[in-house]
Amino acid sequence: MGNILIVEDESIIRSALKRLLERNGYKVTEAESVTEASQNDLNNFDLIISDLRLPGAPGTDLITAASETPVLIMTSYASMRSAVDAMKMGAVDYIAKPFDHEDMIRTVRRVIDDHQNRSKTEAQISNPDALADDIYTDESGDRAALGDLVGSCQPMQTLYRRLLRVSPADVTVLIQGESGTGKELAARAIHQHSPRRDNPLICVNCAAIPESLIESELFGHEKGSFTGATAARQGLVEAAESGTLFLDEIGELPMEAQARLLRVLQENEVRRVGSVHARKVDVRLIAATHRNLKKLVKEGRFREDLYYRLQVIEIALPPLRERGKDVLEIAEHLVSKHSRRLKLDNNARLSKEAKEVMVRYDWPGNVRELENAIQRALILADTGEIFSEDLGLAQDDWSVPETLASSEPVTEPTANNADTGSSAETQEELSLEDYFQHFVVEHQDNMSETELAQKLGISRKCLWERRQRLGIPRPKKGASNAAAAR
Ligand SMILES: Nc1ncnc2c1ncn2[C@@H]1O[C@H](COP(=O)(O)OP(=O)(O)OP(=O)(O)O)[C@@H](O)[C@H]1O
Repeated sequence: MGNILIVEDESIIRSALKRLLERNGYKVTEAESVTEASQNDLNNFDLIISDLRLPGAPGTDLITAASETPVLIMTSYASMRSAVDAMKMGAVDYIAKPFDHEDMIRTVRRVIDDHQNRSKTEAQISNPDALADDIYTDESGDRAALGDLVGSCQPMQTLYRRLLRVSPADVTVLIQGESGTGKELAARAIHQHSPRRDNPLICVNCAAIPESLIESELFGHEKGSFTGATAARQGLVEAAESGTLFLDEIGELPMEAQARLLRVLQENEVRRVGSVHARKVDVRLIAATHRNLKKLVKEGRFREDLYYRLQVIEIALPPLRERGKDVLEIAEHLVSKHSRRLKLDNNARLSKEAKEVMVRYDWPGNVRELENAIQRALILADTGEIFSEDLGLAQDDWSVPETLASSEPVTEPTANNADTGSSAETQEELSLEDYFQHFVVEHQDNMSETELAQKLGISRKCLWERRQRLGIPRPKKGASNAAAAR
């Protein structure tokens, strides 16, 4: 069932732990110090459980000595800080002494299972031939797609292979990438290629749910647990039973909800708001963020233990500006997709000039921005041929290509924008952004996010997206709580 090395200098604790593990079917080897432990081949164990403070070298020295085997650190309550430091050094987890027997067995089981799953996944990832057939490639071999993800540049091909390899292993995945790069599509592709594909995929944008409601939305609530809770309700975690839960913008999850989510990951249990009972759940979590979670951990805004649980496998989506000619491949795909949806029969197509501008443009809003630009252009381009001004791109973000500088005025972006009122539009957009910025900064301390969004006449998600774009983060908890409670 598992081969465990215990490293502990206090013989009473060591033999008690040995008995406990053996009763649960594990094979145990003992050592009193790092030196004694190192006489074994450390990578032959499935797990090493070590005290932090030992005579001689500290238990954390085993982390580097045993490169392949997870190390679980035991520490007293008084030295929790060093336990967190041990996690930073690469310990798989820590457990406080004196430990509860059930807690210890649960942790051991989880760490060994996670490690075996991870090794299986990494073996698949390093096998270049496996699963590549699932990537759709056209006859010429230069267009590729996975699920709804389109694009054939090298970073996307690598991404497809990685997505296919992590799909079958039942491990947590953390998807990172700027807003609009396709994180949700990537999560869908993982679900579709996993054994859970016939069960639900529940997608939740943590930034779009008001802070005061997020716990009950995710974890459910019992009748009467708060004003307005007139009946018991299942949360989205339970709704994803046997399937996958995709939590987008996980960096926005409030601290209390982070604690409940940790329980789901650690114990496979969910406790509804207002309930004393926990319910078992079987859910695979895929999380996504455009933020640097490590930085949020440092700032005390994201739980370190949750961060470690989430990043079992990390996948990064490249920004659109780093995908070369893929921008045109995706644009053409979007032109036909939206022409069909809008029932256009004008043979909509991108002009050569629009294509050149699109390749040079920076796409700060990534594929979402591209999709909006194409939809706008399809409606404005009445002859069917799409020119750059139909796309409505912000001038600052694209340079005029040399080849265009000498072409006809109609194909010259600068001339067009100056003459057709686009610069007036940009002006208007700027002053709207000014207004938005002033309004938010002035009222955010005494209004909740929902109130702010209502006053501005936009959705909470849109408010959140603009905050990201303009660099006005949500105020710290105290202020927003006061507002939410009003
Ligand atoms: N490679 C791609 N091919 C085709 N369409 C794409 C691709 N990537 C993204 N899209 C489209 O772009 C839009 C944004 O994608 P998605 O919602 O998956 O991004 P995201 O990274 O989750 O964004 P956010 O972080 O803002 O929620 C969607 O309409 C999606 O269908």
